[in-house]
Amino acid sequence: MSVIANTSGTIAAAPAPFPAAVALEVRNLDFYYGTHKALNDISLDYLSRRVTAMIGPSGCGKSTLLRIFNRMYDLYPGQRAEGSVLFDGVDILDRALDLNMLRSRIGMVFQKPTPFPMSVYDNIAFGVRLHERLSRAEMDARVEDVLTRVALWKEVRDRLRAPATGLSGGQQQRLCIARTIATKPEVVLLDEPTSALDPISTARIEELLDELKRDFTIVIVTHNMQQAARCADRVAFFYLGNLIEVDTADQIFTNPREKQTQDYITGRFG
Ligand SMILES: Nc1ncnc2c1ncn2[C@@H]1O[C@H](COP(=O)(O)OP(=O)(O)OP(=O)(O)O)[C@@H](O)[C@H]1O
Repeated sequence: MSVIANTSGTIAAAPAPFPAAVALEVRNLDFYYGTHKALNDISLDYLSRRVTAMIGPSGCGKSTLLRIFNRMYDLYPGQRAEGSVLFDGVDILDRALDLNMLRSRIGMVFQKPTPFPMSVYDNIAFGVRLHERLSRAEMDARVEDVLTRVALWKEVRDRLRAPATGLSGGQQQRLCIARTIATKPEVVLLDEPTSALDPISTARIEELLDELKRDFTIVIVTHNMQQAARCADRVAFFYLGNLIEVDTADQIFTNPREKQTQDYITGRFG
């Protein structure tokens, strides 16, 4: 289930399980911003080492759900979740949960690239140091490994000590993905990760998702239906805080069961 670390501390591909195990099990989940109920009785399984896309019109609750998975809402008083989200047999809504540990196992990439104001190297090493004690050589290997995996190594190997903020937007976003996978999470959450990027950078991130799902469970929120169709194994359609249907990408985009899904994917609303 977890990513396998080999002796040099790099991340190695492990065979994908078949049939897919469930990485996150959402059951009867409600979410409130104060008195406003933003999610209604959501129950949904996210399959291990698959890409699940969450789609739906603005305000339907996609980002709210994504942020529950690493307890972002804990930062804001008045926001609360009810129900359960099982991850490795543990309910991540449990108040006693170690949030640092949770966030190292369920990593998040945001809409706008958010590199730390430090060097390219330290952007990756910073999070790793919080969780592991690696020798200098092991850390160098980890940095090279994750930068290679996001297809950034060749572009930045001569500027590892330069500020990450000097990279292009697309490079910064790939660095943020590298930073997220460097702590070897099991799940990677991406909230509209390409909406601020040009088409070439977008295509590179989409290719990357296909590569990363060999080792990680991916959950992506996107407004771009072509992107969902290209990248996702499964697609969940949300409307007004409700999960309308979830199925294979093929089924959702060619033969959805629900009329609301049909209306949305054919552009009749949203
Ligand atoms: N901080 C907040 N305080 C109060 N209500 C909020 C807050 N954030 C979101 N909401 C409300 O919760 C509902 C779901 O919002 P959410 O951002 O999850 O939707 P979304 O599907 O991700 O939308 P978008 O595609 O526009 O990002 C909306 O009605 C929104 O107005």
